[in-house]
Amino acid sequence: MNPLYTVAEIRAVEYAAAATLPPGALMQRAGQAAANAALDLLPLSTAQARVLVLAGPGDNGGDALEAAAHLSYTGAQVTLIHFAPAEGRVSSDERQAALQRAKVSDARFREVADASIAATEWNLVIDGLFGIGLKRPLDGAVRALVETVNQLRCNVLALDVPSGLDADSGCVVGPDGVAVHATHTITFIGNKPGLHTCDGRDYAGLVDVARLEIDASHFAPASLHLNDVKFFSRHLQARRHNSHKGSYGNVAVIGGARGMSGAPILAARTAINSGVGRVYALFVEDALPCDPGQPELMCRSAGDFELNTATLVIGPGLGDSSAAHALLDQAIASDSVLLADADAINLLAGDAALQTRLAQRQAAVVLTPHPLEAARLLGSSIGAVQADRLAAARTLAARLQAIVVLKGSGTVIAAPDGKAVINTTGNPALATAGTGDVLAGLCGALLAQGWPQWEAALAAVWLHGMAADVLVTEGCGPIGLTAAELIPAIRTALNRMVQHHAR
Ligand SMILES: NC(=O)C1=CN([C@@H]2O[C@H](COP(=O)(O)OP(=O)(O)OC[C@H]3O[C@@H](n4cnc5c(N)ncnc54)[C@H](O)[C@@H]3O)[C@@H](O)[C@H]2O)[C@@H](O)CC1
Ligand SMILES: Nc1ncnc2c1ncn2[C@@H]1O[C@H](COP(=O)(O)OP(=O)(O)O)[C@@H](O)[C@H]1O
Ligand SMILES: [K+]
Repeated sequence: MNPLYTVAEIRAVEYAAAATLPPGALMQRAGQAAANAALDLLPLSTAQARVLVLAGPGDNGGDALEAAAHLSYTGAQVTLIHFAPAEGRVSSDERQAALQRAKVSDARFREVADASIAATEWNLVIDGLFGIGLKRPLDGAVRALVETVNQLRCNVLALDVPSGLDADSGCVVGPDGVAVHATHTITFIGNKPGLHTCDGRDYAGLVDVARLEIDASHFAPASLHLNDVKFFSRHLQARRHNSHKGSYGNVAVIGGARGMSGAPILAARTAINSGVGRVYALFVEDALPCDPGQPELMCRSAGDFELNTATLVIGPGLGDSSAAHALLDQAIASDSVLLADADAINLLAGDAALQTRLAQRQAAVVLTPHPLEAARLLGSSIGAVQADRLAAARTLAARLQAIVVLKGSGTVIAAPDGKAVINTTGNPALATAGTGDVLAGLCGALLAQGWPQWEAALAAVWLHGMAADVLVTEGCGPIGLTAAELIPAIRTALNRMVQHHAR
């Protein structure tokens, strides 16, 4: 189910598979798959189509040369910009064979410095500059070429990985780096995490995988996957007629320092709209008497609440007062399932003893940090977290013995045993205040209804992103979507999923 592989894992598969195949077979298959993907993006009358193929100095360039030869045989007008290996470096045999094939085809080789690239109406650009062998930021003529290509308005098909993007982390390589902005990526052998998180979604576009007919026996079991409804669908339950509010759990959202009462309200509203039997909004100071927009919520002062009677969602707007710290301490000491978000994570970051007690809890724990909160917990920086989101999420999950949801584009969900998932739903409409509170309320709601913590986290991020995707298709975003608008969309998405999947 949608496995993802690191560069090291892909290299191992390639090595093992190549040993069982004729020389050059994998590059030829990659080139053919690339040409097929290109044809899907070209007008039906291929003979009219102008295709610009960029072939780099390594084997990614070899794939591009193979693709260029195939495309020129279909009648497309192929222009090739070819970078030979740097001095002192030799081409692989299969790359040399691919170069020969391109040379005897009708593809036209052209010098890089040709300023007319920008002036030509291309139907498609194929990016075969660098793949998983990228070692340093793009510079010189290659950088200038990529900047030119990024100004074009046509489709751009990246081979394996958009050049300039790190296939493991999804970061553009280099502090001031550039990468190809592809509309489509055909990636070889297996899917790669960097195409789906951090900068990956912006640069890779639509991702398709060409396995190159490699036998399944060469692939080790993956510890990383793309999120998939199949991972959690068996927990979607149809409601029994003979049930009552006590059948669907209690959620208590703890937060709401002065001036921040909206955050727990958003989380609590999400919880009640996601099926929880009873929802409490608990305030660390100045409890609202009620929420007129959602009078079903029970608004109370947090100090008066018996914490063992509900699934706890602690953190939205909690603040950093000593009262907030004491509440977090009591929540960790309770027997309740616990979701820690926002200020609860910030308070944890400043208290190593509390972290130790959190890790020793018997009841389930889910943490939902955004990158800055994760950085505080790790004692690092946002840059360091984003440079390796998977490592950050896995490190925190292992250290805190909790499910960690590292939010952002391509949210990473990690478990203490190292398994991890990258979410595929969601979009930048979510980049607005309060959407994290909604996610916390949704995940808390699933936990309160008896979902195990791993599946609750996977389902919550999936539904939260799906709701945003639906709203964007309806024109309610990405600009100007508000967090509260997500709540009814989540309710609809959850009910549809139950109708579709539950027995
Ligand atoms: N060998 C094979 O049989 C197969 C190769 N494949 C392709 O081969 C690619 C990997 O090939 P390579 O290992 O040759 O790696 P790449 O083609 O990604 O690039 C490596 C080359 O570029 C140089 N280089 C790296 N970063 C640079 C930079 N910023 N500026 C200038 N030069 C730079 C390296 O020194 C090396 O010469 C995959 O991504 C995939 O596209 C796949 O098609 C699978 C089959
Ligand atoms: N560009 C984006 N693409 C996809 N999801 C995003 C994007 N920006 C934010 N999100 C999601 O929106 C939510 C924001 O949470 P958070 O940063 O805690 O916001 P807040 O604290 O204001 O509620 C997270 O679920 C995050 O993954
Ligand atoms: K590439």
